[in-house]
Amino acid sequence: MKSKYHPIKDACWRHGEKVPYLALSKTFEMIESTSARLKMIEILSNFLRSVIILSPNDLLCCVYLCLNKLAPAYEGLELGIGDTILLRAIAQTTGRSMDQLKTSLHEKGDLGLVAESSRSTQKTMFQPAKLTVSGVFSKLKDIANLTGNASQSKKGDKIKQLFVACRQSEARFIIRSLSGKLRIGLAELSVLAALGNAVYLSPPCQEYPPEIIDSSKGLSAEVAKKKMEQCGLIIKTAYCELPSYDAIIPVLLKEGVEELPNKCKLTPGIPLKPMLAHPTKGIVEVLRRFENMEFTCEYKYDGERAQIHIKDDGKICIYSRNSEDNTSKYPDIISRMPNILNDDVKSCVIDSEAVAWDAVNKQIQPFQVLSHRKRKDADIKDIKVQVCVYAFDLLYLNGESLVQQPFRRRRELLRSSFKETEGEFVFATSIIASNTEAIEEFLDESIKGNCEGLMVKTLDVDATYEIAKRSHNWLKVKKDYLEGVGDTLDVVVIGGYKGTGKRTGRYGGYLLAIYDPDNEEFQSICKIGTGLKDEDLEAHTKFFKEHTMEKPKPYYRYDNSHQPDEWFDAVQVWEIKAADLSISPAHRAAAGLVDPEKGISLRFPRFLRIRDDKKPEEATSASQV
Ligand SMILES: Nc1ncnc2c1ncn2[C@@H]1O[C@H](COP(=O)(O)OP(=O)(O)OP(=O)(O)O)[C@@H](O)[C@H]1O
Ligand SMILES: [Mg+2]
Ligand SMILES: [Mg+2]
Repeated sequence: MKSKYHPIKDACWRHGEKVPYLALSKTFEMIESTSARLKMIEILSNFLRSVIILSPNDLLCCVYLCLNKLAPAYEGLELGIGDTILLRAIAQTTGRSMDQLKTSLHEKGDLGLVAESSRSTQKTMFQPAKLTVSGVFSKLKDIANLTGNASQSKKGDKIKQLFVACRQSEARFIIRSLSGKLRIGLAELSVLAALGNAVYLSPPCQEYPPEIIDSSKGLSAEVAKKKMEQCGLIIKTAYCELPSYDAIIPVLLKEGVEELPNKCKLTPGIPLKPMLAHPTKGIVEVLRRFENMEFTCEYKYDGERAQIHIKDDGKICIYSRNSEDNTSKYPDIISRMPNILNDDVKSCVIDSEAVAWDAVNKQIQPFQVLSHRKRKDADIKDIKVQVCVYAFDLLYLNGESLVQQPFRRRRELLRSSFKETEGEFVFATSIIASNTEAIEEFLDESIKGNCEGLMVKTLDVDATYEIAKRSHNWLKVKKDYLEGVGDTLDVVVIGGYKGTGKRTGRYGGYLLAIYDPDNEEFQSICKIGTGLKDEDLEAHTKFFKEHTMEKPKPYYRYDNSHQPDEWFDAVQVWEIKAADLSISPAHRAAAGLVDPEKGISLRFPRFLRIRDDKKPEEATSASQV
């Protein structure tokens, strides 16, 4: 058919055909070469409109590939194939030597580009079948699903099959997808916005040929923009309650965007994105923000977020802050749940913090103790660190989502639906207070009780559960804020310095970075060295020895004066605390935001803990700093 619906020349396809992967890779190329977010959204939305009109069955895998995901987060299916395996596959299919490829990687700094340029010089005798989006997607899934002994070589074979069939820029994006990083600057929110635009402009569930190809025809740009945004918001809200494209896309296609709020609701068994809190400088700020509103202060427990789901069939699952499945980490919590429910509770979703508990002295233990628990497949008989669940919210009860209800109501239902048991399941300690003295006293008590400070929440006004948002309706007050620079930072370790003297043989210091999602890069923020305990140094050295790289990644920003002795892959997040921020000519954090050239650096950084529950891309962002 004539390319009326798709701007991507030489990658067109007909109604009912599978979407060629080339059409997607051309779209990626265009997105990669622009830095304007709105333009990216427009490019992607044009592509998605073609898919909706011509091949709606491929919409789901197109969306997944744009996000570089294979399945909802809680399924834990991820790619992230190491450079060496990818290089070897490229070498074997193109006949280039590993040394040549490594040199080329060093020049280009990107494995995708290396793969693409290696392809174009390569002649094959038989042209393999053209790649389709659905074909590539299912191969990627196969590769991610391979486990066990022989999996490395099987993975290599499958990668080679894909690679042989690549045309033009396809190799670039397939290799990047395999490595786990697409790096075209497309954030999930942009994908959701593009999907919103696309389903508004070219509504799904029409017969072919469609009657409406462009719903915005005849509307002013302003009205059209509003309508597109409305669609985007509906999709985003549905996605927050039910973060599964597997569930959302079919409804979009068969019933239209209007039906999403009715059909895609919070569902026990599928983790939703947790509500996050906003840091404050102290009680004065809390009182100012919540003037004339009734609010409650709760202890802020220092453990691990636990979203406890009970499904209709009685099955219990526990998810982390990150929507990862922690069910097998907490068999002890699972086994105690039946005794905690009141009779009328059939299904529910509880929001809580799991905290290490000292049963002898009947007190909360520090976070570090919790980190000694086995992270997966724990056996209830071997558990040494007891955990108490501090429940603070109820998001779903007996078939109904409560997220739109005010907190006062949710909390009432929480308290009337579950029974407390000391050391096992307890409601978060709270007060209703409105004057500084009372809150200060409560804050002191929380610290004495081994908590981190307070969470302050509105009860009636602006008191819905705001999914996945850093809401201003939950404020955190930590004791430390009153002293240091405010909240702790979560940073990524990108390099190490060899220790001297007593620290010979270990890394004595580390180069730390924050993450800038707009530019998709890690920006150095400080060095850390003093204050690390010997046992920490030992453990960090052991860990990072396994993650060294010959060269820094092309998306590390740092100054040569901080060149570490060894570069590390960005794999671990540390929570640190600093005494102060300063403008620095030699660090790159938030450069461009505060000063055109200079970045921000931290003074007197102190290591607090490893944050296993955060991915490197979830580190503190440039704008947060
Ligand atoms: N009473 C409570 N209400 C809500 N959250 C609580 C409560 N007690 C403890 N928490 C924990 O506090 C967390 C929010 O504050 P915290 O400073 O620990 O955030 P974080 O995980 O470091 O993330 P970030 O720094 O990105 O906000 C929640 O995610 C939850 O795990
Ligand atoms: Mg915490
Ligand atoms: Mg934090």
